[in-house]
Amino acid sequence: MTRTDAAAPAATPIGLRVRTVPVDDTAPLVPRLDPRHPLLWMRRGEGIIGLGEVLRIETHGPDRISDAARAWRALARAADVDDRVGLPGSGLVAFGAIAFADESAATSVLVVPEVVVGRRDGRAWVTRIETTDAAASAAPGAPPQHDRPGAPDQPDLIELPAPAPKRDVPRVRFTPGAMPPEAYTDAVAEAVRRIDGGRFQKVVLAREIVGELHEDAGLRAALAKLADDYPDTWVFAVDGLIGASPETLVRVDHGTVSARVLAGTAPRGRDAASDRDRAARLATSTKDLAEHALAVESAVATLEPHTARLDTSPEPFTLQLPNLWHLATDLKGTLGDGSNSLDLVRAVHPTAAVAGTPRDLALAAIAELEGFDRGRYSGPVGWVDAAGDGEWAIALRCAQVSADGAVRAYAGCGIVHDSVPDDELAETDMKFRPIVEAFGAPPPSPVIG
Ligand SMILES: C=C(O[C@@H]1C=C(C(=O)O)C=C[C@H]1O)C(=O)O
Repeated sequence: MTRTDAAAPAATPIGLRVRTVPVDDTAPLVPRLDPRHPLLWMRRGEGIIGLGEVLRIETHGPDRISDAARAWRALARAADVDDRVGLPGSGLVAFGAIAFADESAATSVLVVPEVVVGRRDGRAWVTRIETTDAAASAAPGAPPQHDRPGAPDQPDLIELPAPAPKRDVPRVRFTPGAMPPEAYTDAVAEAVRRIDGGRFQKVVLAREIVGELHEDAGLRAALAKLADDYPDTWVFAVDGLIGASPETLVRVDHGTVSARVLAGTAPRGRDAASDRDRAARLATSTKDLAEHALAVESAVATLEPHTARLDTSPEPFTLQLPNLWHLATDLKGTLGDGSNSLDLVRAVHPTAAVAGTPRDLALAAIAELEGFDRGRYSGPVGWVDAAGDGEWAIALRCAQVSADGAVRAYAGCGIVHDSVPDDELAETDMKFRPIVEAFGAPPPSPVIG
C-alpha cells in the first residue's frame, strides 16, 4: 500500500493499471465486505464495495479538498484504465472521507482499493486495480501478470471473498462524550441568544456519544443493519467512518449535477394519523421552513457559479425516514465550467445544513460553543472516478471507529432564533438512532406521537 501526502511537492504520479469487466454475480454487496476495513457506498442495494488497498491520498488543513482533488487528477491522468462496463462506479475509483473543519486533527483520505465489486441497474462488475510499480517489481520466477487469477487482464477471475453469514450486531454501550446533554442545551440556549442579538442567523450544533467496540467484532454486521433499516439512505464505510446519510452533498455524472438539501426535522408519529400530522406540521412550520431556506440558499449560491443551469424542486417536500421526517429540496443542473465532483465538494462544503449562516460566523460559533473536533462527521463522504464524476453525501448519522475500537458518534441540529434547547436535544436523540441501533443498543428515546 502506498501513502501519499498530497500537500508534499508533486512527485511523479504513481502508475495504475485498472481493468473493469462485467460479471454475472448477483450476490448482495454487504456480506462480501472486509469486516475490519470495510469500504462501502450503497443505496437500495446498489453501489460499490472496495477490498484491499492499493494506495491512499491523505490531506489536512484548509486546502484538504483542493489538495486531494489535485492529487487525484494527477493519479487519474496517469492511470491506464480499461473499463468494459461504463457505469457510475466502474473503472478507477477512490472512496473518500473528508474532515469537517479546516483545523481538524482528523486526516482526510481518498482510498484506492485493489478490487471493487459493483452493482447498478441490474448489472454487476469487478474492477482490479494495481500499481504498475508493483507489476514491474514482481519477483523473478513469478508467473506473468496475465496468468495470475485476478490480474488486471483477467479481473473476472478474481476470487471474491465468499459472502459471510449474517452475524449479530456487536453490542456497544454508548455514554455521553464531548458535549454531554446539559452542556448541549446550554450551548443551544447561548446560540439562540446570539442569534437574537443579531450576530448570525443559524448555527448547527452537534454533540458526541462514545463507546467501545470489542476487538473481534468487525463492522460488517453494523453495516448490514444500517443497510436493512435505512435502505433509502447512502450507507457508507470509509476508513472507519460508517453511517447512513440521507443528505446528498453533490453527485456528478457526465456533466449533470444533483444534490439533496435537508434541514428541518420532526419526529415520526405513533400511528398513521399522528405521523401524517407530524409531516403536515413540519411542511408548514415557519421555524423549519426558515431554517430550510437558509440551507437551500447556501447550496444554490455555491453551486450556481459552476453550472450552466440549476433547478430546484419548487417547494420543500417532506422526506420520510424510519426515525424522523426531514424537509428536503432537490437540486438538478448541468455543469458549466468543467468542475469535477471534488471541485464541487470543495465549493459547497460546509453547507448551511451542517454549519450555518453566514458561514464564517457560524463556523466560529461552532468552534467556540461546541468546542470539540468533529473529525469527519458532517464532512463530505463518497467516491470519485477517473473522470472526476462521483457521488458525495454529508457524513451524518455516523460514527468513526478507530483501530483501538473506540467508537465516536455524532448528531447535531440547526439552531435558529425560535429553537427550544430541550427539543433540539430530543432531535439529536432521534438522529443517533440509526447508529446506536446498528451497534445493538436500544433506541435512546421512544418515538413520540
Ligand atoms: C446535523 C445533522 O443533520 C442536519 C440538520 C438537520 C436539522 O437541523 O433539521 C437536518 C438534516 C441535516 O442537514 C445531523 O444529523 O447530525
